[in-house]
Amino acid sequence: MELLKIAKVSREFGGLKAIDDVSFSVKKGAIHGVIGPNGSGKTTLFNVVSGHYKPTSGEVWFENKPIHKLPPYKICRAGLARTFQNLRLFKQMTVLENICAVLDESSGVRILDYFLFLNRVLRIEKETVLKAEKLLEDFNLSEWWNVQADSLPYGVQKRMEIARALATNPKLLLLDEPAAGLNHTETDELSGIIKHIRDDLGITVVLIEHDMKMVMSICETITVLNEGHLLIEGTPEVVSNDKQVISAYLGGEW
Ligand SMILES: Nc1ncnc2c1ncn2[C@@H]1O[C@H](COP(=O)(O)OP(=O)(O)OP(=O)(O)O)[C@@H](O)[C@H]1O
Repeated sequence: MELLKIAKVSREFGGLKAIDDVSFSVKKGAIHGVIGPNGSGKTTLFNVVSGHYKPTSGEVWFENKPIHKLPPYKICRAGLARTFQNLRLFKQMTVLENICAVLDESSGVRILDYFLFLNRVLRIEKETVLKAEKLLEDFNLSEWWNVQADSLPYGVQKRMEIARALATNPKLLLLDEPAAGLNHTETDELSGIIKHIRDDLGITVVLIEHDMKMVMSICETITVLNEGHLLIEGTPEVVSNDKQVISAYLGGEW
């Protein structure tokens, strides 16, 4: 089943077509890669899907509903979460506070509820702490729970950003270059985390990544962008043997 559909999407900045008439779908339950040279439009595409940019033309559908006119918070509520190329954490908050802030936001509890529905609020707060503890455990963050985000090692910050995105309870997770800046061991660990998110939590994953070894090993389908256009889409085997992809992007690097 198709979870996300990108239909003839273009996005221009002034005269520059950052993405040009791109169409593809992401199947429910997939780990789907998006690759391409620098400046090929990958992050712009994510920004359009998550509502941070409106498409100049074209449509984005999520669970058979159009989302391209919705603001980011509504798209997030619909079940689509993302991480950013440059980490966006609540730097002065601890790991637990970062996670709880998002859980609180998605719980729907408002100040007035404390006066009107205290028992319900207390139950939700208890559930929030349990959910946060589970996320910390799942993402190997328990030992860091009380450490301020900007004091964490970089690899742990990246893990926390993913855990925080999952706190919104998404059906689809967009990861923008999750392996950037990680060493080999951390990248292997990240591959395991992404598989866990899909296999055990049932969340579909789309990732932009330059680490070809990782992309080729965990994605079932890969979409290749070049200069804003969709160059080819297929299995890792098809993509890695495609002459156009090799000359536009892969070269002899892997
Ligand atoms: N807000 C913006 N204003 C103007 N131009 C932009 C904006 N965002 C992206 N672009 C341009 O759109 C093109 C595609 O950029 P984008 O960041 O989407 O590429 P990318 O494939 O994600 O690159 P990278 O792999 O380096 O992250 C680039 O030429 C970029 O300069």
